[in-house]
Amino acid sequence: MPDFDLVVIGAGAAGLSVAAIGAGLGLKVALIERGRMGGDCLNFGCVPSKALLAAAHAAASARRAGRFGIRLPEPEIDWKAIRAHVRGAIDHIAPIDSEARFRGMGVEVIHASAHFVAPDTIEAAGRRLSFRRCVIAAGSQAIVPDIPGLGPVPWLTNETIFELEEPPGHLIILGGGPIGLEMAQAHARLGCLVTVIEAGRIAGRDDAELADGLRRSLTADGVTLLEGRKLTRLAVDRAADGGPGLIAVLEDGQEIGGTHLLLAVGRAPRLAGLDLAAGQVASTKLGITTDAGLRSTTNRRVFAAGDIANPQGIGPRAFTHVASQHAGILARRVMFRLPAKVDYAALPRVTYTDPELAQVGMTEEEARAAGHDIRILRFPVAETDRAVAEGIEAGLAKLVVTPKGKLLGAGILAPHAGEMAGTFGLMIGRKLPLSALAGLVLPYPTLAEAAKRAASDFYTPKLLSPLVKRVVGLLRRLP
Ligand SMILES: Cc1cc2nc3c(=O)[nH]c(=O)nc-3n(C[C@H](O)[C@H](O)[C@H](O)COP(=O)(O)OP(=O)(O)OC[C@H]3O[C@@H](n4cnc5c(N)ncnc54)[C@H](O)[C@@H]3O)c2cc1C
Ligand SMILES: NC(=O)c1ccc[n+]([C@@H]2O[C@H](COP(=O)([O-])OP(=O)(O)OC[C@H]3O[C@@H](n4cnc5c(N)ncnc54)[C@H](O)[C@@H]3O)[C@@H](O)[C@H]2O)c1
Repeated sequence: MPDFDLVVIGAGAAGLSVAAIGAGLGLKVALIERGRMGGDCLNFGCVPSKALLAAAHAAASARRAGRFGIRLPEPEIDWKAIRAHVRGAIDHIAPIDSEARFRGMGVEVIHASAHFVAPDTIEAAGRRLSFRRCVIAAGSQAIVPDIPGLGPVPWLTNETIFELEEPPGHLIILGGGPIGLEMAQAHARLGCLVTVIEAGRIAGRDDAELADGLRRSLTADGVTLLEGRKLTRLAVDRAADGGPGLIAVLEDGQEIGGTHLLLAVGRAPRLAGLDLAAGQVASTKLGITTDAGLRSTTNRRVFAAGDIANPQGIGPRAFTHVASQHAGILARRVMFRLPAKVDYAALPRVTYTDPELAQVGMTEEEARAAGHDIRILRFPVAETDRAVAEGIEAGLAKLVVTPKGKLLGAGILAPHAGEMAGTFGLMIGRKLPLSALAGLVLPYPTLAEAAKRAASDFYTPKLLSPLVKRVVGLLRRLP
């Protein structure tokens, strides 16, 4: 008999969910974590970033209050108190992910680095653990690019930026994806100078029109966005106050002096140290190669979940809600031995800036590239009554539909847009017709009405057609 029914490597969003489901179903489970319980999302990702953004948005609200007739002085930024708020958010959630809670569920939690020693055996803390099934949920880490001068220049990643004792004077951020943009706005609103150097365009995976609106908002916050620009070299320098600093030299020779550098150029799977060869587990630089049901293509006992999983032909996705989705798939496959596959057609993604950028399904660019015949429906968020009441001037709801009204993708740039993404996910996931959104009775006044108004536009020309007018004319004559 193997020592464990299930060995899980990594106690982040994916590993914790898999271990909890396994233990709940009565399996003998070992959970191995070498760092902090809760992984990136709790300790270095979603939670601290959203907590920092909340503080930043509060500062921005105070600055904007004048438009409502409430005049406040420029907010005083108490960095120590902000750090305590961020820490407090982590500490509040930590018990849910804690060793004590998992031990209480019957999971054996082992604090050590795990590696394979055989296709059915893991070694951790000097123990050899044989298993029936193993789930690798070791996550991902910030990519450290090969840039001349990076060695001597101190740099930050998501694992260190939330630990700064003092606010950065001038934060240079390499990469304008979700991490770069969220951190750019958070720090700019908290009084730091911020420059983002992005090789392509910001929010490159999101709809270009929605990214345009976000660009305007970030620029209004004082963020300098350098897009389509390449960083060629870094050098150590003194900051204006004599403290440590750096110079970033761009391809065109422009030099930018800063105090801190944040690397946000993407994620790499944490494969090092797992000794996957000993486990006969295939991988590439994108992660553990699995089938669409997250099973290793080379070792039937092994599965992958979360950021480290690279389902063949589909690719990895680094979101906490994907980690939860993976856990559900593994519950079906590993525990109930039922078929289940990843499907990202209705996967929501949200960048939690203000306004938030939420996207589900295909962007216009992706739909065109896939050869779909599409219609684009738009409605400006500022034209909803709620936006008028709240002084919201930016934002756009944008739907990508087929000529027959099938929703292929939806995006919205608006405050709290993430709260609307679920509706789009339901529409696309359940293949609901666009009429379901157009006919939805929404509470008034809400910003979500922008998406409904965009959907309604699809039907307006049909409603006003000569045929409909004739039918109404005939019906008028009826008693
Ligand atoms: C700044 C930032 C903000 C983010 N914001 C959001 C957001 O708002 N919404 C969202 O959906 N997603 C967000 N994400 C992404 C999200 O954090 C990840 O997708 C999620 O944490 C992945 O979970 P995971 O379980 O796959 O990996 P992780 O959380 O990284 O957990 C893996 C764990 O495995 C451990 N481990 C690794 N190797 C070994 C080993 N050999 N032995 C033992 N233990 C090992 C690690 O220590 C780690 O704790 C954000 C990420 C970052 C960096
Ligand atoms: N709100 C959220 O859900 C959230 C927040 C943060 C992170 N995440 C997850 O974490 C992942 C990683 O985030 P990320 O922002 O680090 O990566 P990313 O891959 O999404 O974006 C990285 C950006 O860096 C740019 N880039 C790459 N190399 C560069 C270079 N040398 N110079 C300048 N620019 C360069 C790319 O063009 C890209 O725009 C996200 O894709 C997402 O899955 C999610």
